[in-house]
Amino acid sequence: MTDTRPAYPRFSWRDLSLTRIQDTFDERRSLLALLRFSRPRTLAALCVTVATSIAAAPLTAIFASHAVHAMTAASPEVDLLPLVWPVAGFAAAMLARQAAEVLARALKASASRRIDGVVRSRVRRIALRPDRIAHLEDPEFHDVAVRAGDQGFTWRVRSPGAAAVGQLEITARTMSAVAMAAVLATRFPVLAVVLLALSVLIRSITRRQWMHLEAVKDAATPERRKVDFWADLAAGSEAAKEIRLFGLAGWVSERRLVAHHAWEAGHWRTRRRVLRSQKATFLLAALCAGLGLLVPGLAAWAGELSIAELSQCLVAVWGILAISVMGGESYDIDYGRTAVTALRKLEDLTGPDRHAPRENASPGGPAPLVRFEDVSFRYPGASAPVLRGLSLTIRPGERLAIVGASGEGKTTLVKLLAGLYEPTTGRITADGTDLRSLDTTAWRRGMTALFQDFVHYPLTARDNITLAAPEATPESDEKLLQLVRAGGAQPVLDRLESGLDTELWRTGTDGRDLSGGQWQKLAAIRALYAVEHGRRLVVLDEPTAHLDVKAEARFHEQVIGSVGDASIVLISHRLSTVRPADRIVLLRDGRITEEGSHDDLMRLGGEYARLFLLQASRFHEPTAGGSRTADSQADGSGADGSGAVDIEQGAVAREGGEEAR
Ligand SMILES: Nc1ncnc2c1ncn2[C@@H]1O[C@H](COP(=O)(O)OP(=O)(O)OP(=O)(O)O)[C@@H](O)[C@H]1O
Repeated sequence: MTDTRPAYPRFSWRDLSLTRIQDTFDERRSLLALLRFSRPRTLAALCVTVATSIAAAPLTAIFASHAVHAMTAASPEVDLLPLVWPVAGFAAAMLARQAAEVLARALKASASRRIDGVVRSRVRRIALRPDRIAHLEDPEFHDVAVRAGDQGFTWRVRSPGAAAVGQLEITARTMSAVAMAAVLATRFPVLAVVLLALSVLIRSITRRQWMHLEAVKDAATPERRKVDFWADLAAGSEAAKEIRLFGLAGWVSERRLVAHHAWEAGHWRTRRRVLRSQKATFLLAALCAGLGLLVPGLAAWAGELSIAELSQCLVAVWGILAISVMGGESYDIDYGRTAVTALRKLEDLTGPDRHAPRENASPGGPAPLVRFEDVSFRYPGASAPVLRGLSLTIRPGERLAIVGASGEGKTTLVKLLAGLYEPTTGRITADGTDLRSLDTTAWRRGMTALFQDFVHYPLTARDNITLAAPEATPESDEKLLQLVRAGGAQPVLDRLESGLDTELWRTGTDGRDLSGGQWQKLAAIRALYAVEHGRRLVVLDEPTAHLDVKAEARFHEQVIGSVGDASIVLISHRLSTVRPADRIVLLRDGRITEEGSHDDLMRLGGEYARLFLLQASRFHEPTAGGSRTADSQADGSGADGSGAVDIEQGAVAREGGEEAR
């Protein structure tokens, strides 16, 4: 296995090249630019506090010198008044510095939170921006999105906001070190330059070493996503039932721990290596401190420097050396730098906004004539195509059913129809126009879909219905209830204390949840509501999977019968659901292999008929004289009278039968 961890940093003269310095400078500038997202008042106050602490640093040194001078000159007999102003000045400078730092802490926290909010909403906007959804299935997109918008995963919050204020802090510290160097330079110019240069060097080496550790962590972002996955699974409600039922609690915790160890494995090795290589910087720091004490000390010893001047020099030395100490802000900066780069990369990955001029598919018009013309489709990164040269027509107002075994590509076909992906080759047209050149928003306004995994929104029953047509003006309760009755969902509403206004949110204060079948009935009303508001192409993907036998039997009359002249694309494994369709198509090996009405296909005696009869045979009751079909086998009804037979069972039975042959 190749090691993908970043190499340990070594000194290279290229690091001192003008281009490298310029790049670093640009990065830092872009971090400071993030400060514009904070509130103007906060930013102004932050600038004042920063300026105060920069100015207070050299003033402390100067007043210290004057105070010492006044103290050494003063005696009980002489006037003590000259002592007052330098001591007061020193105290004021110290106080101003302390106050500025305390105030800055609160302002930085506020600015940082605000910047993070802006960055995170930008990440969300970028994720939602593309018309298609392929980017959301790209692991690189997820890693980059985590880096761009997430909070740091450590003992302190590390985020773009923290980086921006960290950069401000380090800029202020550098300026105050330069100011201190200017004070020292009045007596020891060479020492001032040497100390400043060495302090910056120490900081830079230490920073590189620790930042390497951050780079190692960053390279392990995919491992970190695994940790998050297991942690969410353990704490979330989605898998709660299965975890308890299968007794997986310990196993899930263990998986999380294993993932955590895998994520952290490289960190500890790197951390030890960094600590070992700190010896050189420690020696360099000791050399700086020695020089800073010795040079002015020896000058004072030789009588070239008064005690007052010595104290000024020592305070200045202390101020310069402070820049060599690496604080948490360096981590913040590095993390934020990565976040800013990631944000730019996100923009590149998702591409520009699609504002291309398109022809309009107006909502509310007649149902379109849709054609799949020799369409092939392969998911990004997948080795084999799902659809291979599929041709299919969806006629206006038609009830078209698509059947096929699991994984044959039925849902994929619908995703292409909704423009969530583009065909790899071939094209899909609506009334003769390629979907690619239609305005995606307008096209989607003309259709609605009830997906297999439709979302249970934590909203009221009313909102769960009406969000299918967000542009519509709110309907009166009476009209909504009419739809509910027409779609057969009245019994669902009857059980809700506040009817349409009941919050369907298990974890909400007064909320409650619905069963799978109840949700499905409500979602069917959502589809009817969309039709009421101009959608003329309705996709129903396994709409009866959770319904009881009676509800399933009524589905056609109640839901499909209520959509008027809209076209319906119905996908189901349950042949009783698809049987009344105008046309049934069988999807196999990426193309349509059979099509016709149920009767046509039964007469054809092909794959559909074979599947159908094999499925129906599972509902025979063995009798003394052979087997008895619960309902007529030829008309394909199931044992329960609903005809609820499952194409998957048929497929399994067929495979079993073929093997036996
Ligand atoms: N986002 C995706 N990325 C890669 N492959 C995918 C993705 N979604 C589906 N597939 C693959 O595409 C194939 C077709 O999936 P699809 O969901 O369209 O099948 P289906 O016929 O609707 O199946 P089912 O009847 O089980 O719902 C499957 O092999 C599946 O693994």
